[in-house]
Amino acid sequence: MAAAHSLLHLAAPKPPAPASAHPPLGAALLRLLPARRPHRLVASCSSALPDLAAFPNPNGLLVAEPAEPAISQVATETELRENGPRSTRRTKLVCTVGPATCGPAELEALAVGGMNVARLNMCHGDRDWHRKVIDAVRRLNEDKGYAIAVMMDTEGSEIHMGDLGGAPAAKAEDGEIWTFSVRSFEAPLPELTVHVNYEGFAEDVRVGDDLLVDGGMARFEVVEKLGPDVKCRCTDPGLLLPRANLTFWRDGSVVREKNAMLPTITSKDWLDIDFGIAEGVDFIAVSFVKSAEVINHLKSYIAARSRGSDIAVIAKIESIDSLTNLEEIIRASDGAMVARGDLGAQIPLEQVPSIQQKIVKLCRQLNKPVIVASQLLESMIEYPIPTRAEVADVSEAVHQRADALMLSGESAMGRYPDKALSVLSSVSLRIERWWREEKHHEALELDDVSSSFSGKISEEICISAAKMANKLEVDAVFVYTKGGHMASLLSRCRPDCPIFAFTNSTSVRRRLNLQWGLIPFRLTFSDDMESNLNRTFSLLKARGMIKSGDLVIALSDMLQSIQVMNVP
Ligand SMILES: Nc1ncnc2c1ncn2[C@@H]1O[C@H](COP(=O)(O)OP(=O)(O)O)[C@@H](O)[C@H]1O
Ligand SMILES: C=C(OP(=O)(O)O)C(=O)O
Ligand SMILES: [K+]
Ligand SMILES: [Mg+2]
Repeated sequence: MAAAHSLLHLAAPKPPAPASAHPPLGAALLRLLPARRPHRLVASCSSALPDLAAFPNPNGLLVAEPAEPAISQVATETELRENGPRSTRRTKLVCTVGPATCGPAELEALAVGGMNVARLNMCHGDRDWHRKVIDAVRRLNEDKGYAIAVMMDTEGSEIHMGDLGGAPAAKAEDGEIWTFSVRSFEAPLPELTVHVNYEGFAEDVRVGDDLLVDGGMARFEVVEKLGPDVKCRCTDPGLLLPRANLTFWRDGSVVREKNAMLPTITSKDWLDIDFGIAEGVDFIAVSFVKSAEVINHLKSYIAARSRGSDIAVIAKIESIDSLTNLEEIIRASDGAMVARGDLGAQIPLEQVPSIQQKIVKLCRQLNKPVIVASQLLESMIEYPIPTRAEVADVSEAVHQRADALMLSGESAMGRYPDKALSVLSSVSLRIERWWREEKHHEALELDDVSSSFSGKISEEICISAAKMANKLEVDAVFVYTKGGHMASLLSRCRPDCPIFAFTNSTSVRRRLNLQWGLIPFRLTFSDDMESNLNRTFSLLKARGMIKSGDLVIALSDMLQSIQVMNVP
């Protein structure tokens, strides 16, 4: 299995890195050119399924356990098949699917490597392309028993450059005068000219503003405005990539003029959302959220259209306005993403780490899953190993106990998608094992989140169960939950053991797959709790995930009960 392999790999002494790896600043720009040309890259893939008898134990080490001689008659073959192979890693992994990973074999390799959620970025590709990926993920779930959720990420109305007339990139040199124009051009573009997608651009900018491409990969100063054309002098040379994001800065902050009035959800986004609802995606991530209203609006739209099948709405925190209205946005949403790519282009970079920490904490308090995204392993777009600094960044996000980590370009168009995923997985497992070894239980005081009395009971049951789990060092907590709420309340307490969550709904199961520590299974509940317990024990014993004698805690949201017992 990829995770265990790379765990060993990280622990073993490494041969010296090739001289070209992790080049200094200047070369870093050059390496972007081939790396960001999507179609050149082909991911390695493996269609091998992991050995069902070999699973990471709660400490994250791979242990080969003999398969049960005979699967107990209470866990049916169907349940085993539909619940597929599982891992006990607590931190969840989101992979952006792109040209490097869209084939069935490449997707299966990501599934084997531990992908919990597949993300589709609607900025790229057409709907047919996205539909094929969704179908392939669904087939993997049905045929192999995975519960991989699909997250659709909207394009939103960011300001970006055009597609450079089909060129893969353009180099801007120091002192050159470039024209940024709102006119549309027939290809080929005039020399030193780029198109800007936002019509108000030429009105909004002022002479003297700084224009940043991709948060600073190249920098220009506005020197002259001529109707639709804005003449800019290059002050930091760099590469311009197709559809690169643009921000303009005045007196040390990002300028928000009429561009602040751009809609969060554009007419193209609404069509994509209709597509997502029709395809039954599990999450919709909304780009450049500014207020809670847009989230409420989308949620009621989904409720009216999707007839029962619930789609969770994730707010991407990546603009200045989202920071001003952070708490009400998160309260309105079903989860949040720290979208550090655009966030780092809108606020000074040195503010990003503390804001990440604040968002992760707030989401935990409010019981909303949180994803830390962008550039976690950026160098792995081109190189087979990460930088030490990237490993430290991933460790920090795991240490903050974020629900999930996300790959973007690394999995969408990088050369080493599987290796990048395996680094996320092995670093997560290693940090998680470290807590257990050091008995670093979380001491975070949690405020009440439930408004109803019955909700408060569930909340208290989960807080007590998590405390008991840590104090008694139990091997696992079992939670039986219809809508998933009790499982998420338990996940919020971050108990230091695997949480096996059983639900009778396949879509709830997929949504729970984004949340910290939850290992969701589908089970047809019976009214008899004893029978539910026994069926799940034999299901997990057959998978080598628990064994006779293990100490476990079982919770149910139907009975609002808590039990401590040894596995028979
Ligand atoms: N569906 C897709 N089709 C083609 N290329 C894609 C797709 N999804 C992602 N990519 C590539 O992967 C890169 C990184 O993905 P992501 O971070 O999601 O997008 P962006 O860089 O536009 O914010 C993109 O810039 C693009 O080159
Ligand atoms: C995740 C992000 O959004 P996108 O990749 O869609 O720009 C980000 O900006 O960090
Ligand atoms: K997007
Ligand atoms: Mg973004």
